[in-house]
Amino acid sequence: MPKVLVSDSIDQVGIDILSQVAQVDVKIGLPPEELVRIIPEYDALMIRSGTRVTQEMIEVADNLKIIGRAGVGVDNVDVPAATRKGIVVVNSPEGNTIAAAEHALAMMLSLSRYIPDANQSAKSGKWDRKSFIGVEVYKKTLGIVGLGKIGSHVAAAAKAMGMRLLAYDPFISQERADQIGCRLVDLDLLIRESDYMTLHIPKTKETYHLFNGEVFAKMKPTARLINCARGGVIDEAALAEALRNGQLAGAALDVFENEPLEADSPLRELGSKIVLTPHLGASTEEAQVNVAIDVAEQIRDVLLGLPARSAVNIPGLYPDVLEKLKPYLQLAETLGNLVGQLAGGRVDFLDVRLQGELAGTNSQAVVVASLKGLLSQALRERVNYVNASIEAKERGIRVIETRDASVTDYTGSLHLEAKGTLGSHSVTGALLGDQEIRITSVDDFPINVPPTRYMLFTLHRDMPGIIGKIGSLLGSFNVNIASMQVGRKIVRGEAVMVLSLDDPLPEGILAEIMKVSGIRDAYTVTL
Ligand SMILES: NC(=O)C1=CN([C@@H]2O[C@H](COP(=O)(O)OP(=O)(O)OC[C@H]3O[C@@H](n4cnc5c(N)ncnc54)[C@H](O)[C@@H]3O)[C@@H](O)[C@H]2O)C=CC1
Ligand SMILES: O=C(O)C(=O)COP(=O)(O)O
Repeated sequence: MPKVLVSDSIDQVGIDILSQVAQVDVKIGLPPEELVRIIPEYDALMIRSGTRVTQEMIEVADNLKIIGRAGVGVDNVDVPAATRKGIVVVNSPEGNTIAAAEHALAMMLSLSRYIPDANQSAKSGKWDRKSFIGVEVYKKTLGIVGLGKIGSHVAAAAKAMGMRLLAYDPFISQERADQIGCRLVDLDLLIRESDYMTLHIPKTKETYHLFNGEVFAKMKPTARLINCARGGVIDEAALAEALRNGQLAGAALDVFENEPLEADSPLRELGSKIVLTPHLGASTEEAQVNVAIDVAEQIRDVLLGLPARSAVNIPGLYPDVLEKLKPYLQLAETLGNLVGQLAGGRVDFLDVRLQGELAGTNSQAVVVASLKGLLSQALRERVNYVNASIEAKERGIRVIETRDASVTDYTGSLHLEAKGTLGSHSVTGALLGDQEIRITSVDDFPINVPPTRYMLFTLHRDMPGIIGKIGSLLGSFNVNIASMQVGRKIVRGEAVMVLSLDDPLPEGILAEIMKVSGIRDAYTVTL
């Protein structure tokens, strides 16, 4: 039974789903070195923001197939390292959208009406109605940085409260911003004009310390900043300084560059100018159920050999696409494997030509499957849909995709040509009755054979007696021939012979085959 490690607090509903197919170990708060020590035992890892999945951990995670992030942000996972290792990383892109958006709105209102301080004062026995005169958000300008799922929901609610909306998001169209009712502006204008700014961007190289001392200096002294997205997007030391100097009026932060926030962080010393929560954006009962189900189901599916629906490191390969293309992907893998073995040596170039009805489908999936097949001899089970492209790139394999809808010999067919250090070879294949794979050409010689585990391909001169000689030679090595076919373009010209064998070819037989008069080349293939 596969083993799943759950290293952050996850709703029980997720554990129950995982337990249907795996042994689930819940171990929360493990130190990094302990995680590195135990991770090799596990097939899957389920986390939230509390676990850092480092390169060191991934490198030793030899059984790990999937990392499931029960939430949105995967900045605590070394995704490139996971991709190289062939580990699929999934998240729950929408499970906590509402929770995070509502938290940002709650922070905005808390900050405006001094709710946390007033609450503390009232609970301490005081009845102070003078110290907590707040401000209204009505008719104020809210600048939304990142108009994605959470930013859009914040926009809708803020609009209903009568706020004017500005948004900065270089990846969103004006049309989309219009639909939401936001004026799309550049960051500088947003910073200068907003009374409130709320951040809903991921932490990336581009967004690291996007809000820094220079930016705070441009803000209105009455401005208030809310961050329920990611720590690190704000330079915290510069923010503390700007709040002390009155460059802006207040800040409400749910997320921090280092979590837990350091006990001596200057952010803790800013009184009623700041509201702090310990990364609670996703902490609602509803969101925790949503993300637990969403991610546990994906882990279960991947452990059962099914595709994941929200993989962050298999771009473009959506489950419905994979499902529909499955027979073609099997064809692509088989042909990739075959052409890789015919080419031998190092392959530098692969031409993937999608023909007939295949020309109108998702070529990315077919290319990835072809590469997986091509690399399977070198990398064995280490290559999969997650890392095939990156492995090919790292090996310097140039890939070209072409489409030719006019080829109609079969409903859809795939032609692969590989060029490498030992020359160039091509294969074509198609599906018979939508499921059965047929190899329909080798090096442009027409054939029609199903792939089998052990095969022998020869390139020879089409002349009497040659087939018989190969047959007796194989017989003398006790190799049984299951089927044989010859493909030729002209009579007594060059030809290809394809033999399906019941047994693997013993060592040394290729050299004997090459000695047969008329044989130019011979290749053994194991599929
Ligand atoms: N505090 C919490 O507990 C939670 C925090 N989050 C965080 O909230 C953030 C947003 O989440 P979603 O809205 O679900 O993601 P999303 O992917 O739907 O939206 C992010 C938006 O940011 C935009 N963006 C990317 N780079 C940008 C840049 N350099 N400048 C401006 N905009 C940029 C993207 O175009 C996109 O529209 C994520 O960082 C996520 O990790 C999410 C859930 C809970
Ligand atoms: O989903 C996200 O990006 C979050 O930040 C939520 O984090 P959490 O799962 O509560 O540790």
